[in-house]
Amino acid sequence: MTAQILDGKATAAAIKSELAARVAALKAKGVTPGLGTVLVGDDPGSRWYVNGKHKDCAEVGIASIQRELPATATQEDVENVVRELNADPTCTGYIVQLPLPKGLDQNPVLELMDPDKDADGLHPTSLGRLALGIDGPLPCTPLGIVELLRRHDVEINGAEVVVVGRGITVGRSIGLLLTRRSENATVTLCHTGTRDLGAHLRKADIIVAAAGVPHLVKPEDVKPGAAVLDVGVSRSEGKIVGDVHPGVAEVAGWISPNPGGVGPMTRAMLLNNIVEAAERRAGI
Ligand SMILES: Nc1nc2c(c(=O)[nH]1)N[C@@H](CN(C=O)c1ccc(C(=O)N[C@@H](CCC(=O)O)C(=O)O)cc1)CN2
Repeated sequence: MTAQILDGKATAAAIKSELAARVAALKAKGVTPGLGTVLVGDDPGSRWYVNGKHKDCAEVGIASIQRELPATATQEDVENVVRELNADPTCTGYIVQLPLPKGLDQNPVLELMDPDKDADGLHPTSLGRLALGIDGPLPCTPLGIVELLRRHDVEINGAEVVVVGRGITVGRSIGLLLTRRSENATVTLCHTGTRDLGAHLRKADIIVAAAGVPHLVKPEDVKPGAAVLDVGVSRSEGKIVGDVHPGVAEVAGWISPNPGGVGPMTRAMLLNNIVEAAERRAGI
């Protein structure tokens, strides 16, 4: 292994201790931030992620509001829980864990959320604000990736970034984030319709692999010294297999482990969004 590690676990731990201090300052002013989660169905991965979010809240002093619905829940059942959380004054912000079970349509659910309570930055208003360059909550995984690169001094300004995957939680929005003036990168978004993925990857200074295709990014497709972020999650015999082939660590300059890279940063950025929302409302 020659690549340096983009250590998401250690970086997230540092961010959480910074956030704990900000939560303590809010509480001293009589404000207790609260995160709500909506979990629909019995997917074990989604349950693990939601439980992790509440464990993180407890660590930094954020209150937890948990709403669960069975896999048989209707669109209306889910939308009613969203209405409840919109009206709940103890809930600073909340997330609807994605994906929703088959048969439920996530877009009307996201649209129904109060944009001021959107902790995931996935409401159309939040994505619109991001496109327009207006302050607001940002999607947690893209934000986590930018923070991970910044805290490891990986140059983003002027970098050629290739993103693989066009899902809502990562691929669609990270380009908007990285092309803001403050980040100033050039971004290419590749997907299943991309004709020659390798040709794009070989030009990249930074690769964000979020396709969910095991070992899609091969060592021969990585420019020596590039930073490679592995966001993909596939499972084989109970173990996570990322989108990045293990041999990439011999070529890349920086690599995020998976697990232990972008995942913990996603969780830390959710807490960050809640603390920022509470601070905004408290006029801090
Ligand atoms: N409403 C949302 N749904 C989903 C999001 C999201 O940001 N908002 N992202 C993913 C799931 N996710 C958070 O919800 C998430 C994924 C992974 C991790 C994480 O810490 N993973 C660990 C490994 C865990 C394991 O062993 O399975 C790691 O990478 O070290 C946290 C959060 C889709 N849905």
